[in-house]
Amino acid sequence: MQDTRTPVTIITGFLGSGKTTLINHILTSDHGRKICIIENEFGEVNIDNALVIDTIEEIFEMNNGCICCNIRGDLVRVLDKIRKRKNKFDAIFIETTGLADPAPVAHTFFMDDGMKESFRVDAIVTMVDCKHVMLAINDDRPVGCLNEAERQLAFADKLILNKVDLATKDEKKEVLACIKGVNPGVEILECEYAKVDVEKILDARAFEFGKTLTAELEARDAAGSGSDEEDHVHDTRVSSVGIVLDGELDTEKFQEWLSKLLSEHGPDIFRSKGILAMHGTDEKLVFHGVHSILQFGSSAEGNVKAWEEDEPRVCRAVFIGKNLDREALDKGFRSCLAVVKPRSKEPKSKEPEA
Ligand SMILES: Nc1nc2c(ncn2[C@@H]2O[C@H](COP(=O)(O)OP(=O)(O)OP(=O)(O)O)[C@@H](O)[C@H]2O)c(=O)[nH]1
Repeated sequence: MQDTRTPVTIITGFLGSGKTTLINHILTSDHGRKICIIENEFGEVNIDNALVIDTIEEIFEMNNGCICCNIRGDLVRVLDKIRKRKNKFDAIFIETTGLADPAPVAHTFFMDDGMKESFRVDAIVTMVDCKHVMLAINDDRPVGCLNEAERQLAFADKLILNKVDLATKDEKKEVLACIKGVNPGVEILECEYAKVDVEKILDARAFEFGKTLTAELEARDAAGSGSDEEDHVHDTRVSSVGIVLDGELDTEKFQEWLSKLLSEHGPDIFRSKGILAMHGTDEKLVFHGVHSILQFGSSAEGNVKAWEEDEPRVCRAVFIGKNLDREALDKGFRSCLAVVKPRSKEPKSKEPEA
């Protein structure tokens, strides 16, 4: 009998590993399938929705929390909507946050008969940042906290070793040895900018139920509870600071502040990103920081939609990391606002002297 269930691919990977880059690569590839994307972003301010390429495919955003913890209910509601649609999708991709544990996300699809009849987990695809992943793997966690990066490696049915352009030979060797240790035998696709053969990811039929089930049951036993929130514990030192500022930034001041910030605090600021209005240009500026590596893009290069003519200029940025100093980040970002001189007013005509 033909399998009519919709295949679901869970895209996981630590902060900044290249998940959105992969989604954009898939959306712009010539695969002939009708794809739906479910986006879940970690951060007080949402940036990714603007960075996913605008195509006819449908995008559902889930931004009220982390998909592996407190918003699994939201995921079920989105899936329910999708299930009841007349126009079916050929494939669903879920982009989890960089701090998500993929196992509970996969298990959402085995919760009830309706789910099981409508969807089939096709694969957990893990993006790996070849340059930075070992920082996350080796990060000292308080006892009992998840090492998300390690779980993302362990549950991968397919693993995309991305950013090989940034890593040295030794760094790559260390990452490969680590992968071999936590997930021996997993298929590894090596690439830059997520440029993999999309056919190797679509309809891969690679999901292994047993691998994630055992891990989740172990986590539940350890937590001594059946509730979703208490199944696993994230490191509470890791948080996000979102900043939204009306107005435009001074390019020089901003670049100087951000470079200094990331060179001094790069180890603790895992990820930073933003979409900004810069004084003196009508283009939007996009910045991406992964630890201390910074990349810029702009609406002129098609990274994001340009400002509409009457759109108010707003700068949005998010910083994700360990022990973040909210006040200092806010003050520093604010100090980059461009000082716009008020237009000189027409001199008032003097009253004629009597
Ligand atoms: N040098 C280099 N940069 C890359 C590569 N792949 C992605 N990037 C850049 O890395 C940054 C982060 O990429 P994203 O695709 O946004 O990463 P992400 O995993 O979606 O990030 P989060 O959702 O914040 O966890 C962007 O500036 C990308 O252009 C690569 O292979 N090499």
